[in-house]
Amino acid sequence: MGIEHADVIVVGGGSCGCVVASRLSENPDRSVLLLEAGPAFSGVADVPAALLDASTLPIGPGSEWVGTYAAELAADVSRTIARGRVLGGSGAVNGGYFVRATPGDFDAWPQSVWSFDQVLPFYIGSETDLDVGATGQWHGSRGPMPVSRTRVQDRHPVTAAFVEAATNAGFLFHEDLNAPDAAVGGVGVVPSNIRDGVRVSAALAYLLPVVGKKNLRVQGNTTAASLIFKGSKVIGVEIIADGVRSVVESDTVVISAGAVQTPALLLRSGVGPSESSAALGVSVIADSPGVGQGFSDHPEVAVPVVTTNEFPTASRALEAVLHAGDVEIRPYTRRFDRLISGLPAGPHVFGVGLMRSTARGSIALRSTDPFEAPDVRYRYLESEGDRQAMRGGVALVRDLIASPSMACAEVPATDDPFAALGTSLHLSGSARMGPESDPGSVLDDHCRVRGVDGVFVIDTSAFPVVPSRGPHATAIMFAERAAALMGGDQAQ
Ligand SMILES: Cc1cc2nc3c(=O)[nH]c(=O)nc-3n(C[C@H](O)[C@H](O)[C@H](O)COP(=O)(O)OP(=O)(O)OC[C@H]3O[C@@H](n4cnc5c(N)ncnc54)[C@H](O)[C@@H]3O)c2cc1C
Repeated sequence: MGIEHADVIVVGGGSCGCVVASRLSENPDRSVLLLEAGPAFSGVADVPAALLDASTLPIGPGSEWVGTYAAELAADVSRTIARGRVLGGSGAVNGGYFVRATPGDFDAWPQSVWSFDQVLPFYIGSETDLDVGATGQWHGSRGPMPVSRTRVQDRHPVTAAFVEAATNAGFLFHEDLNAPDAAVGGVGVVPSNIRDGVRVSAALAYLLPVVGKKNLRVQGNTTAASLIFKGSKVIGVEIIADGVRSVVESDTVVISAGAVQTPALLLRSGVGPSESSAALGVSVIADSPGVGQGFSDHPEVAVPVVTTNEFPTASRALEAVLHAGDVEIRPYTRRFDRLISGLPAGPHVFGVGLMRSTARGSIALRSTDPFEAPDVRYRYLESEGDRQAMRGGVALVRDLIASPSMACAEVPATDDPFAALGTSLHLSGSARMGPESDPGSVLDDHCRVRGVDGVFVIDTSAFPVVPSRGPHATAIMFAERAAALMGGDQAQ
């Protein structure tokens, strides 16, 4: 039936998909086809400058590197959300913050495979820490992802003042937010996947350096419409490229389409709640009630700040953060309209991210059209505990800014601390791993989709819950470990 065949098809060339395709293709006897909905590149030298410049995020209106969807963050709060739609995925357009999850975050993961002790070698193996390197107990010097921090003398004036204000207020200072002891909280310099001002995505670090290999093919501008099954066994993927539908055959499909599109692809393929399949007119392949259900993210409230100086423009968006209880305070170095081209002028803001939100969201399809955005609801700040934690974070920002160290900034008056509710874009857990006893879990501990044969999910959809730090470093570690579990030849 199909015109093409690959031993493994990876759907989605984002942060995880690039890692998985690269690692699985280390076995020369295995052919790997990576399908990416957005543009792909034939080598490192072809990646456009906008994707490389780590001092800006190329996600503004009209960006050719993102897909957008309307999402309901809370009752009466809707926002347009962007995700990367290009080789490298969201990691090709993101803020470059590359902080590991805390050891305690892994308590919620299947301990058989994903305890902190088992994942630590994969964090280490994925990175070259340019500051700490092999001399540090927790760091690597031979992995693909470069990790660096802003040096003290290069700190942006806002960062320098913020770090001083936080330490004067009694918070611990951490040189290395990626060391396990930083989990106790405090202020620290953000490790970033940035080298010499370049945002190094997984496409740049993992995939493009090996893209010439005979057994690895990367096909851009190609959307996976649905998986094709014989009984419960996957036998291929229906794809759309240049408006033309065709089929690629494979008995192993890894879905790495990101935490919005991965559940959407499963739902279109008949793997999901049976009532959803019935409503869409799709044959039920596996009744899996958790697909698209129970995702988590980090709500973020923007606290406007009046900065009194003209500041340097080429610095990173975020050089330091403060972890206080369940919130992360983000002293952005510049106004968002200066970080993201095309945005209307707005105030300089500091962010308050709620890193252990109890909100659980849902993703549902409006139709089987792969180009129609799904219905995404976050259900943020419904619990009083979450609202209290957020109010505490906003109050903390105001206190820090009022301190003498932060003479460069002041907080304008505002009545409603939640007026500027947003999201950190860290969506995770929309097709999560978990024990069979949990009816909401979709995957076993090896990322295999339960109820079908040959289908894996390897991206942040699979996380049991969003970690209490930004997910990108964990996404790369996760893809490394999951590829190794599938039989990649990763050298640790
Ligand atoms: C603007 C932005 C800023 C962020 N900043 C940070 C940060 O600074 N630090 C941090 O820790 N986290 C950050 N994040 C989150 C982090 O980047 C993501 O969690 C991570 O990149 C997700 O990786 P992924 O592989 O799960 O999905 P993605 O990287 O989103 O990859 C999914 C890929 O699949 C492709 N795809 C989707 N559907 C299909 C289909 N049907 N067929 C073929 N291909 C398909 C997409 O085009 C995309 O390339 C940010 C996210 C965004 C959007």
